[in-house]
Amino acid sequence: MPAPEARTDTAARPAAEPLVSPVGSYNEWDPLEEIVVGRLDGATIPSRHPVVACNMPPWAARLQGLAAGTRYPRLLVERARQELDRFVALLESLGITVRRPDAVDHGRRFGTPDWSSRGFCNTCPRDSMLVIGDEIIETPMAWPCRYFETHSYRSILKDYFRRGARWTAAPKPQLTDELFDAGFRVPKAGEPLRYVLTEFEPVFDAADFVRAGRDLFVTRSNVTNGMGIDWLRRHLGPGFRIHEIASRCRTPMHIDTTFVLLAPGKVLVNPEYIDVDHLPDVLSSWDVLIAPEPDPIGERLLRITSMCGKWLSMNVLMVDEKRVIAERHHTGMLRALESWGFEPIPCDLLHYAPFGGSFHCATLDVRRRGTLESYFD
Ligand SMILES: NC(=[NH2+])NCCC[C@H](N)C(=O)O
Repeated sequence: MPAPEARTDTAARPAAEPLVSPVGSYNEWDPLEEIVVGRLDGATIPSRHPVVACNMPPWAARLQGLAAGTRYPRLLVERARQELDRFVALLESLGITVRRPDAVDHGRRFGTPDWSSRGFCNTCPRDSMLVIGDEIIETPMAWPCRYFETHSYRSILKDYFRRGARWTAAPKPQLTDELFDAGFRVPKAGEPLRYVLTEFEPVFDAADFVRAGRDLFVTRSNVTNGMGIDWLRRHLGPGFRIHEIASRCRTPMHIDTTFVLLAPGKVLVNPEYIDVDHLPDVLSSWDVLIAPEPDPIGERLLRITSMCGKWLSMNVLMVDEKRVIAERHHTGMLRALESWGFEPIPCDLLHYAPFGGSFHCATLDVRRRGTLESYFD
């Protein structure tokens, strides 16, 4: 094959305009300008795997395994879609630019030299991508069925990169058996917490982290191990601090129903999972707001199909330091937010729970108007 001809045209490439990254978000509360919202198309029940099964009751794990590879029931998808469409319309009515991933056939089997899987969905961009300033980091997810989930966002990621964003992928994990504790079982009440993950390789979901400028907070979980936290800490470097938050949840996955940053100096905590007397010292000057008991979910089908616990009432999305999109059903949370000086914007997304979460889960805030600050003494 002859060597490609060297470019001989003498036309100097025009001086490139300085790129201004369309991605810029350092915290959970600056005024929101652009956001990615997941989608429900093709949602497929994941293949059986211990890292998936450990988040649900044994009977549900057995059913999930039997149904692996089949589409989510249309009834569940359509009710969630109606709410999701109204949520997107609300965001756009607030002047926020909304981007959506490509539709994907989640029923296709895929794999690596070590395993194969089917399923899931791209409903929760919060889980697979972490935005730190102008950088989007694809995170090394521990669920095999989520291994290529960010591919449905590549049109968006390439657009952001072309326009000046920094785009990084953490080391793709192998997800071989060595990463998972074969003897794992969910700890019973009163037993010491343990995790399904070993320290074989770094894995973490983006949703186990929340950002407060130069300080991030993380929970160890069944999708985030210590090596994953260390990888991010080293990647971000000395300009950032990552503080671990101890959660008492016996099936921990994702921090955004446990410890939710609302505004500078104000954090919402889950009284069931968090021991408020043992928070990191750095929070000593912050107001620690105790989440009220969620309003009961009457729909039995929703209760049994939810992938999440009852605390999705905390899974709110800050529009700015005051306005917050929160679940209309959870009136106790709406009243509490008002009492704390916030302006809740009620919206419906209750039926998104079977697909992984609520407002914070379903979104990735890629641009907020603000700069890198430190909010702690
Ligand atoms: N970013 C997310 N998908 N968060 C969902 C949090 C679900 C959490 N494990 C719960 O059971 O409440």
